[in-house]
Amino acid sequence: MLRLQKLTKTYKTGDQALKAIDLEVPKGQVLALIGPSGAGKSTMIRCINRLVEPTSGGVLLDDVDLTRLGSGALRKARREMGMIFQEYALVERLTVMENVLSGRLGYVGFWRSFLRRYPQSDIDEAFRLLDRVGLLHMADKRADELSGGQRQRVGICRALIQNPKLLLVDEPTASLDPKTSRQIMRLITELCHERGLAAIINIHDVALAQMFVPRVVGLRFGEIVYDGRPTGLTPDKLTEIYGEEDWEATIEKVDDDEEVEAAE
Ligand SMILES: Nc1ncnc2c1ncn2[C@@H]1O[C@H](COP(=O)(O)OP(=O)(O)OP(=O)(O)O)[C@@H](O)[C@H]1O
Repeated sequence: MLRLQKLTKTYKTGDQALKAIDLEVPKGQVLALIGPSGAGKSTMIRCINRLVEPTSGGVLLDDVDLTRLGSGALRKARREMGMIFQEYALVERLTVMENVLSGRLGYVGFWRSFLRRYPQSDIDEAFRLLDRVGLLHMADKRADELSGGQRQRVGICRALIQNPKLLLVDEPTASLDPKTSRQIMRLITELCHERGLAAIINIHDVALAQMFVPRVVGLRFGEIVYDGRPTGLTPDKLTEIYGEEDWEATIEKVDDDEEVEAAE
């Protein structure tokens, strides 16, 4: 469904962030992207929806090469790709509901969104999503009144209301405590399964990735050095991916209540 073909990004500074990446992600597959700082994980996620312009190569979403699209066609194609950010990227002074509905901006046109007149079907769907993530009672709260975990749930709803085929998720738990991180990863992966959605999750916490996804891709210096099941990530493999960096430091301490939570 998503195919990266010799995807390359060289920044103006000369930094070669991606070196001819080939990757296929089938429909409905959730994968984690791991690797040390500077490996090119964020660049890869952002080249897929062209928030960063690739230098060369192809990004094929259902056989349409996104790198060849003009701005109008790209805007339409971006509806198919929901994005979830580390810092949530909510509009703080707007309500939870308004933030979720902003995910429909690619569909409703400028004036309608400017006047915040969304179709009833969008509003109904926003309520359904908020209910699903346990935030229905917060719909009228301002975004700046929410905790980190709650903000990320709003970010997830905003991405899903786009009705995307693919989720691009950039460090979704980096600003959260370990327990909330696990809840958010569980929610993202459950929602992907429920909706048959593919996802690429850039995540620095290896243990968290291993807990929730069936496929892990390891990047190092802009190249894929691992692509396989989480169980194949032996200490040797991890040392190969992370090099001198201590990969054990990327594993967050698991709370004592982990077993209780897992049994729930
Ligand atoms: N806007 C930019 N201009 C120039 N170089 C950049 C830019 N963004 C990233 N880079 C460089 O590209 C390389 C890959 O960076 P990227 O942010 O994609 O890595 P990452 O794996 O996501 O790292 P981190 O986990 O620290 O976020 C690094 O060498 C970085 O310095």
